[in-house]
Amino acid sequence: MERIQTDLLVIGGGSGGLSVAAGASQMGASVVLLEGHKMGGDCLNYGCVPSKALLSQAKAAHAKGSAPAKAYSAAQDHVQAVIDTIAPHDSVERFEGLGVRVIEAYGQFISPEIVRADNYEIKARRIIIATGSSPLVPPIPGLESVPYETNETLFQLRKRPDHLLIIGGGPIGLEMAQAHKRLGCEVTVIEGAKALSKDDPEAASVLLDSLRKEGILIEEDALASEIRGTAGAIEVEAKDGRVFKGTHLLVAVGRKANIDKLDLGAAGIETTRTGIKVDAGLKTTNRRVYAIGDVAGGLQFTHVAGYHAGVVIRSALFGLPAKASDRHIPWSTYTTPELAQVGLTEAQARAEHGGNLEVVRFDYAGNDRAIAEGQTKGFAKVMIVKGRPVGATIVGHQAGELINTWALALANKMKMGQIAAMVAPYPTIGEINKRVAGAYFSPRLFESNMVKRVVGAVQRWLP
Ligand SMILES: Cc1cc2nc3c(=O)[nH]c(=O)nc-3n(C[C@H](O)[C@H](O)[C@H](O)COP(=O)(O)OP(=O)(O)OC[C@H]3O[C@@H](n4cnc5c(N)ncnc54)[C@H](O)[C@@H]3O)c2cc1C
Ligand SMILES: NC(=O)c1ccc[n+]([C@@H]2O[C@H](COP(=O)([O-])OP(=O)(O)OC[C@H]3O[C@@H](n4cnc5c(N)ncnc54)[C@H](O)[C@@H]3O)[C@@H](O)[C@H]2O)c1
Repeated sequence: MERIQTDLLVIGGGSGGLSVAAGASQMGASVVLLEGHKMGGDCLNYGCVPSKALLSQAKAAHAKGSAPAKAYSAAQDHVQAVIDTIAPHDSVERFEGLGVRVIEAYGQFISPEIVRADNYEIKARRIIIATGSSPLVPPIPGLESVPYETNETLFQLRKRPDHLLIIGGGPIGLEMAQAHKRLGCEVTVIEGAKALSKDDPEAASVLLDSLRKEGILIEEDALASEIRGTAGAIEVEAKDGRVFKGTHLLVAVGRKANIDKLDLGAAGIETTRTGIKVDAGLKTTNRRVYAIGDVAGGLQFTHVAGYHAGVVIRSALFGLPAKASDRHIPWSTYTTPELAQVGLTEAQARAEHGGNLEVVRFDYAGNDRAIAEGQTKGFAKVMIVKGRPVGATIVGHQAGELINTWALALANKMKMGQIAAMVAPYPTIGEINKRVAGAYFSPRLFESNMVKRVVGAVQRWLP
């Protein structure tokens, strides 16, 4: 048994853990990183990267018209090639080069400040838990005896499924539904409540209409409650008796925090229903230990794990006060069209701000570039309180790119006037953001009797 003493111990080498380890090490802290499975975590190996790589292949196939069966295996090969290209950036070698001591083993607490991994006992001044999440596999009767995929196995398929059944109409379910449909599979999405229920319903319906027009069957209020069949002939029965038949099954009904291997009890760390219990500064109930990213049980995105990393570096390395907030965190679903959100949705903003809320919008159909590119479906709407945006929703072409402007505005508590002051190049899709700001000021300028009186008076006096 080797005993190691370090400033910082990071448990988990995914999006959050790697950001902390790289940052802390380069700022002079001694850092030990534990990774029990694959460096890069879910995002690189089973999540963001493979899903976006498959979507890009599907988009290309869709543009060509139809996809032959061999396009599917080629698309999955491309997915692997993309992972392989990015992997060196997250590799043991790169992190050791940055001065991090990487131990490729799972960590387990044996006391409030000591973690065991393989033949090592690591005592650290501060410990960061960044162990991520895994696909939730619910106890639906029959599921245990039927072959099924999750995001951890889907990208290994090479033979194209004839008909993919997907349980869950969240971002994983819908991104994978469109990717598979465009690569030539039949696809049925079985959603127990409403699809994309975390997003603005008006924007979600624009996306759902598009997906349905492409031929994806999306069945809502269809809680999967029994599963039967064998490989190639699978049936999912919903609670109301509807039966859906397909050849393959993908389970995408949310995530569960990776805490089983940690023995959190040995360190006095409490959990909640969704993950590890943390305070606003991401500290657990053990004051030396932080939890970040998916395992902290809040918003589950790579950029959130990265943001959390910055918050704990500030606190653990510099001893400065630091709090994490969700109020300026954006997200995007990378279907075509894309659906993006930052801050409050319209319903949330109305509940929180009532009569002080103003909602302004602009449709893609009014944007010249969108017309030129035949991408006129969608809209942007911005929720504004006392001249400052508190949320933005965009559905349409490149919505995930357009939301960046509003993410900047919310992070810096900017005023609508600052957005309106921006000159956007013509013709760009990004002009939509400026036009939304214009929609906020237009009635104030063009429908104001006061403005008309001032202009009238000035014109009379001007030489
Ligand atoms: C299909 C899919 C698509 C996604 N697409 C996007 C997207 O487009 N954009 C986006 O922002 N987010 C996306 N996400 C979410 C994103 O992948 C996660 O939010 C992100 O990976 C979380 O980072 P993390 O560091 O918390 O955990 P992870 O990246 O999962 O890393 C945790 C690591 O800890 C390791 N580990 C676990 N237990 C231990 C232990 N006891 N000891 C040592 N190591 C341990 C694991 O092996 C893993 O490598 C997607 C997720 C999925 C599933
Ligand atoms: N583009 C992105 O950023 C992106 C993409 C994919 C995933 N992610 C992350 O991964 C997380 C997990 O995604 P997800 O889609 O698995 O989860 P989710 O929780 O967003 O959606 C799961 C859906 O499954 C439904 N469901 C649950 N049990 C069911 C049952 N028995 N029958 C039918 N439907 C059922 C739920 O009603 C819900 O709509 C997301 O919240 C997000 O944080 C992000």
